[in-house]
Amino acid sequence: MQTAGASRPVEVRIDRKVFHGANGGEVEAVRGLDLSIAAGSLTALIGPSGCGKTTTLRILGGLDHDYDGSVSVGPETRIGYVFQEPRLLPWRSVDQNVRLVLDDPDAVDLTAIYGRLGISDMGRRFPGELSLGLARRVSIARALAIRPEILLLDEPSASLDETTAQRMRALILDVWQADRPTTVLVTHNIREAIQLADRLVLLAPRPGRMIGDVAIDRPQDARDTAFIETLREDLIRRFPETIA
Ligand SMILES: Nc1ncnc2c1ncn2[C@@H]1O[C@H](COP(=O)(O)OP(=O)(O)OP(=O)(O)O)[C@@H](O)[C@H]1O
Repeated sequence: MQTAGASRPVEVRIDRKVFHGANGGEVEAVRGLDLSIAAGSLTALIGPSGCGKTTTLRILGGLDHDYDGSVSVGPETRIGYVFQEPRLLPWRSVDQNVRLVLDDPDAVDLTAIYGRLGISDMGRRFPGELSLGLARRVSIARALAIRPEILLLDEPSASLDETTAQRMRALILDVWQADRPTTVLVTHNIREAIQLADRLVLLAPRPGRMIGDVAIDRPQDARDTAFIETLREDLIRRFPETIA
């Protein structure tokens, strides 16, 4: 069995990423981003809509090669990608959806992953029967099934009610602490980022660029509401253009 967790940092340099519109116009989605992401860390990319978070994540995950720059992730690296939309095949059961990504679908014991995500009794259900929160958990299980060295999460709590979002955050922390994949979380929720991440990378739009890089030393289980609010207010003061 391959071991989980990563041993090398991820180096990502995006000198420039441009999208070309149908009418010949250009959108400079990311400019001059240069990051070294420590192995086993949990980094949050934060910023307002359009600042290039998803674009950066897609480049990191090898889903977009059309940019100027480089990413140090080799083709053999196991990357788990959790898209904002769960992207489950509606005609396959939950268990079949998760196993679809495996080279040898029947050989892998997913009991622990299903248990950790609270979906142990969902295997025979179909995506149409699931709430968005449950479908997201299934999509996280699919990302974990390959025992990823790198885990990329795009807005995992978006469109969830606050109770479900909070449960999702606890699950993400649990999943990260279990195997320590190098994790990058995209969010525009600053409280979520402070609650979960050990590093905040702040982006601003037009063009998408990095304007702040903040380490959080305090362990996640010691981050109470007062700590989160104090740091949030400090960040709003320091980076008013990216945190509303
Ligand atoms: N396929 C595309 N074609 C044209 N422009 C695009 C495309 N994808 C993204 N863009 C543009 O690139 C910029 C960055 O988009 P991106 O989706 O990375 O931002 P984001 O920070 O993830 O935003 P959101 O929080 O709304 O998802 C935006 O101006 C967006 O409109």
